[in-house]
Amino acid sequence: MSTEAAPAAEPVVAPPPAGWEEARSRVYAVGLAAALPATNRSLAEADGHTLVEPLTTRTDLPAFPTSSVDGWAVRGAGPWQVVGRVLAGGAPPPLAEEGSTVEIATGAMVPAGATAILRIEESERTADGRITGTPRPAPEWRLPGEEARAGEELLPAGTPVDPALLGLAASCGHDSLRVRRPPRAALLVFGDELLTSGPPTAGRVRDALGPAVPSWLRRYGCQVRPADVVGPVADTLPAHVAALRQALAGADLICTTGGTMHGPVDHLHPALEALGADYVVNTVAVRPGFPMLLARVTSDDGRVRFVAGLPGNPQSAIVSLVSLVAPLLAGLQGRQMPLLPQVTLAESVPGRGDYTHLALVRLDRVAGTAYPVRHVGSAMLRGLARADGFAVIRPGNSGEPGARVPFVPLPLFPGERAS
Ligand SMILES: Nc1nc2c(c(=O)[nH]1)N[C@H]1C(S)=C(S)[C@@H](COP(=O)(O)OP(=O)(O)OC[C@H]3O[C@@H](n4cnc5c(N)ncnc54)[C@H](O)[C@@H]3O)O[C@H]1N2
Ligand code: MOO
Repeated sequence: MSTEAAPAAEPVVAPPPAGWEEARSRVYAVGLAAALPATNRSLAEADGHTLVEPLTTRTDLPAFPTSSVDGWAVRGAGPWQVVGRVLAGGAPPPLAEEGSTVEIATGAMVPAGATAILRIEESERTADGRITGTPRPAPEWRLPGEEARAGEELLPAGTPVDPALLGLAASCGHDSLRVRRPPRAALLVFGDELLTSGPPTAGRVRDALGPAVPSWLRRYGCQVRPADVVGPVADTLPAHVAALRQALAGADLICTTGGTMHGPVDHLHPALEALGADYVVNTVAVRPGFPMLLARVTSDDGRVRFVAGLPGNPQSAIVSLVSLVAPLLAGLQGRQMPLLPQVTLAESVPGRGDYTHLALVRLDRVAGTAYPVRHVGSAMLRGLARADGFAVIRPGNSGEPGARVPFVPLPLFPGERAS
């Protein structure tokens, strides 16, 4: 595509590229302004969604005085006369008499009037069947509201719904949550030179992005159905426009690969123009991945969808995902802008002049450092397959050993870089 000779191509006058951090903030803000609508989901369906309102507890937590041991709930001084038993789930009558006790199970409600709980293994029975022993000085039950007071805010709006949140929501009485759904994404792969099976041959390469990008998007929490992965789309403008129109019908975000430049068969920009799209970002001062773009398509009913143009060089496409698509998705879901942790460089990493350099690094989790990996050309994927993410070397800087620099993680599942 853009690598072919284009002697007759018109000179392209492009605005200066956005700075990398500026591009990220702009994309996030635009995504947040177009945040997906709120909906209700049962707890069973809410994993991976995002809270639209704070999670509050519907009762005190715990809701009642709760025994934390198996034993005897006693009143006053012993020995104690056994007057009953309370299991978890029961609502016991008060312990009315001094010197009385009920057998109590872990998790059972402590009867009113109880002054202590004696652990079963620290109790004995007298010959006449009463209970003796010395309760521990520290209380053996949990007080109502100890964890949270009814109505208290536990987590803010914008929190991703994960298994810990689901458990907490259930424990404080919720059956459903008000959430934003995960974004729906589609992928269009451009490039007549691409093969979809078998080894690359003279002049033709395997499509590496069709198999990879949907899974990266899923790791960012997107829904991507197999039918929404389309390509290679023919290298003609009508085919590009038709494929984009079709994808726009069902997706919140369409990622395209290739064709971001202005070569003879690069049709992305003219196709966006044909769709009436406007650019949020058009080129970013970052290496690799410079020609990345994000465009917005607003339909007649006011609905906004996005097209992320990922450059064809495979590593550049992934740089574009972590640079633009990740903040966009955070905004669309009403989440926080992804904060970048810092890493300490174990080895030097060159800068890229006026451009931000996103350098593939592997984390040494024992030493707590990051070191550059090999095979990191923008057309290569070998380095990426060993890396945890990218060290960010700011414009005008180089990364010296020992320097603390921002780190953009790849959205890997736990265990995916365990060895
Ligand atoms: N005259 C210039 N040419 C190029 C420039 C430039 O500044 N001036 N920049 C280069 C950079 S940087 C990049 S990145 C690429 C981006 O080009 P496109 O987005 O238009 O991508 P293509 O031309 O379609 O492809 C580039 C390269 O990547 C291969 N490719 C494409 N899709 C896939 C895929 N799905 N799987 C594997 N490989 C893919 C394609 O065969 C090309 O080799 O432009 C440079 N050119
Ligand atoms: O920026 Mo290109 O993305 O260097 O390969």
